[in-house]
Amino acid sequence: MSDSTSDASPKIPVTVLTGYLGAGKTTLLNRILSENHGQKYAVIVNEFGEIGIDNDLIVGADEEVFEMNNGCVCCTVRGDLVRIIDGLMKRKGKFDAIILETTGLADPAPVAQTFFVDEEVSGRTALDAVVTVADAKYLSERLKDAPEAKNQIAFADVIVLNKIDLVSKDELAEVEGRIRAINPYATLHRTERCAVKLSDVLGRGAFDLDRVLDLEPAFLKDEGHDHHHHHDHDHEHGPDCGCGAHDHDHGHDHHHHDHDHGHGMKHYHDEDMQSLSLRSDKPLDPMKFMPWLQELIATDGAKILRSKGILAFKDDEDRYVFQGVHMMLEGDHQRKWKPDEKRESRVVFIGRELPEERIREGFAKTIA
Ligand SMILES: Nc1nc2c(ncn2[C@@H]2O[C@H](COP(=O)(O)OP(=O)(O)OP(=O)(O)O)[C@@H](O)[C@H]2O)c(=O)[nH]1
Repeated sequence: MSDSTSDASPKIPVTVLTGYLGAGKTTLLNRILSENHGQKYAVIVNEFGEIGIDNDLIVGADEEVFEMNNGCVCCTVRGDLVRIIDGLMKRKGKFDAIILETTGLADPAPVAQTFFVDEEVSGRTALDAVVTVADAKYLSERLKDAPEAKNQIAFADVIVLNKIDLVSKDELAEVEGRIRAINPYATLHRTERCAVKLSDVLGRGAFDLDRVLDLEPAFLKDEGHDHHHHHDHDHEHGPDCGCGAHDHDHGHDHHHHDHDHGHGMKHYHDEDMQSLSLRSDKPLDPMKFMPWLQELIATDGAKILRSKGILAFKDDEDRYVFQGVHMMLEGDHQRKWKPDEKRESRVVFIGRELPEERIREGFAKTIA
């Protein structure tokens, strides 16, 4: 692209916001955007599951939010990311920085890599920092069974150790020990509801290429689209890629596949992970929905890692939003439905071995 001003103008800083499912990425994003920062951010949200919900839960009315729901950014949709960023660059001057929220299942390495190996992107943007939100209550568990969680910690420049209200002092020390064993370098902030100063996470200039090259010598080689996979279905086709970042109705194999970038660290994707999206344009009955959800989470919470939804209840002028992480559930009225807004309920469950039929049937019964 020929843009005579691009060489002279400063590169736009990019913050990659990562962290496992339900750790608090959207909470942090909302905190950043609602502060009186005087900056204009472009926000790119990559979600796991075909129905975009996070996009709708981001507060800042001023910010432009770009959704990428077609797969996981670390794997199949790097092309989308490059296109979105190219598009943004054509409107340079309209914003000061880019914030990219990845799915909870993304490996941050290939995402970060995009900002170095793609010429168009690397000429115009500079990776400012990889900020990883860690769940003080569940991270220790996830480090045992989710390789993505470990890579997110390993690649972090800044770690926001969140939900400290849910753990004891000893548990906090334990999880911090585990984090430090993986990554002794990152700046670490202990938070409740991601309460950090903006300057702690943005404008850090913290991305440390040398350290990353130590972790992964092949980082600067453009092998991102050339992962080899130890399974035989075709992998390079968007949502049906088999990387796990697709909706429930696609087939999936039950194993991890690894992306070997030649040397160094392997990248894993959890292929057992499924997402199930439900919607209804008929209003729901809160007296049926909430007990059903509570019961489902109580019985299947170990399999359901994450649930969230925007609900339209009968005779209710407000949108109701609920969020679940394993068995912890929160919900509240969020705001009034706007006159031109479609009153539709959207619910997403993310987990392993989801009892799909039972969830679908249960949900259908909560329609008023
Ligand atoms: N108790 C407690 N809950 C929190 C804290 N921070 C966030 N939460 C809740 O945890 C849930 C998940 O938070 P999100 O910010 O949506 O997490 P996320 O990382 O964006 O989740 P995904 O989009 O699924 O990856 C929500 O119900 C939040 O209100 C905290 O410090 N303490």
